[in-house]
Amino acid sequence: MLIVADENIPLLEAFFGDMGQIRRVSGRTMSAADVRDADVLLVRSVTRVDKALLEGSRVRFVGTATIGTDHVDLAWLEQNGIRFSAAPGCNANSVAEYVLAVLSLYAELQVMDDWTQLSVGIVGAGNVGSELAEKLLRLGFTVKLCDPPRAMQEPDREHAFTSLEDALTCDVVTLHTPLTRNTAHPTYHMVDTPELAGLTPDQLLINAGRGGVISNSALSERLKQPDAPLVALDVWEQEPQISAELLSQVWLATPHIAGYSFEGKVRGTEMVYQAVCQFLGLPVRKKAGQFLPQPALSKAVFTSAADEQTAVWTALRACYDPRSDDARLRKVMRLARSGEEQGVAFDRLRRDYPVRRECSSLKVELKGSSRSLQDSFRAAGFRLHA
Ligand SMILES: NC(=O)C1=CN([C@@H]2O[C@H](COP(=O)(O)OP(=O)(O)OC[C@H]3O[C@@H](n4cnc5c(N)ncnc54)[C@H](O)[C@@H]3O)[C@@H](O)[C@H]2O)C=CC1
Ligand SMILES: O=C(O)C(=O)[C@H](O)COP(=O)(O)O
Repeated sequence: MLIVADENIPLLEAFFGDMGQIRRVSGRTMSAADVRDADVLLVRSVTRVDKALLEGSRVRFVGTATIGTDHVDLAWLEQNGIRFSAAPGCNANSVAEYVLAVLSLYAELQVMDDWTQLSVGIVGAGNVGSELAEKLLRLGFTVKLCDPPRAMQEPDREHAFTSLEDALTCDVVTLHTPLTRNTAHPTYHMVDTPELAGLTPDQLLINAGRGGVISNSALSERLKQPDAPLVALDVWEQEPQISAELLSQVWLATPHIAGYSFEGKVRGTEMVYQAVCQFLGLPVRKKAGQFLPQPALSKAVFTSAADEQTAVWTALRACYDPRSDDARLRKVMRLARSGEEQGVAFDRLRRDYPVRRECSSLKVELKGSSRSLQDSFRAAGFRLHA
């Protein structure tokens, strides 16, 4: 059996090495010639999987080690009897941790004594949005959820959801929807000139869903105005060739890595492995946990002198500080000499991404601390030392 796989899928050999031959190719440039003789195709989000790639090939199973599926022509696969599997929720916690870290930086910038005074509008309350909402509510934030498809599917919980218009009035608005065009509630350019016009300089807009959910040209125009909101973008239109102008305008810029915790990536591979096992009728013998290395930082100790908010922020940023990704992205974009080079640099940052561990990898010891501090650490996802 031949498995053709994106070379950026971690632990390919460990999970799939005993199933057949593995051919690793660049996901961005994968071509019909690369996959023609494959039985199984494993991709990430940068490969367009459609008729042009697969027609005439031997591929019978396609797996994507990602949450998003907008790069896959699901209808064409179904029409052609090709089994498909994604990895729903695999890196949801990673994205939620990215947002928490961004919130901590934003609250620090605003010189807030209590970051939980921020209201947060979460647009898209699926795996990512729900994970984030749970953490924020446990921490004491005010949260509004906007998810019209869920509001329709769950009429008895309709009051649990708010409109986009209302979500856009929160101090922080964070987008976690898929990119869709032909649905009852399409998200393509869901945030466009009118939505951006209503935002104020006291608000933060985060996009960690897909670039096209915000019109990037409208955003760039809005950011030229003196009363513009602050913006944190992890996802961009036209990745990897993102707008250099927009990059220079946003407050925090990262190269689509919100979901790039090591745990999230390995869970993505594990979920696709499980789906391939089921497809081939093989037993599931391997688990992601087997392959997680020791974290570089395994324990943090806070004494009773620790201020609650500073302690949680310190631990959060010890696990992940988005400012490093922001600095790296701005540097490579500055050094590149053309749009093409910038695209290559954007992809290279993602390919060579450092190992980033989730908060659960850090054991926190709190000496003489209050119950409320313990609750905050647990809410953020840390393990507490007994
Ligand atoms: N930046 C990154 O690294 C990552 C980005 N993503 C993106 O985040 C998206 C969401 O991920 P999950 O929560 O796991 O997906 P999910 O499928 O569990 O949830 C998506 C939610 O969005 C809702 N939704 C759909 N249309 C909407 C609309 N017009 N307005 C408001 N809500 C709407 C759906 O009803 C659903 O509840 C993915 O599709 C992917 O594109 C996912 C992982 C990592
Ligand atoms: O899971 C998703 O959906 C994501 O957005 C991934 O984090 C994207 O990672 P790549 O597939 O582009 O490596």
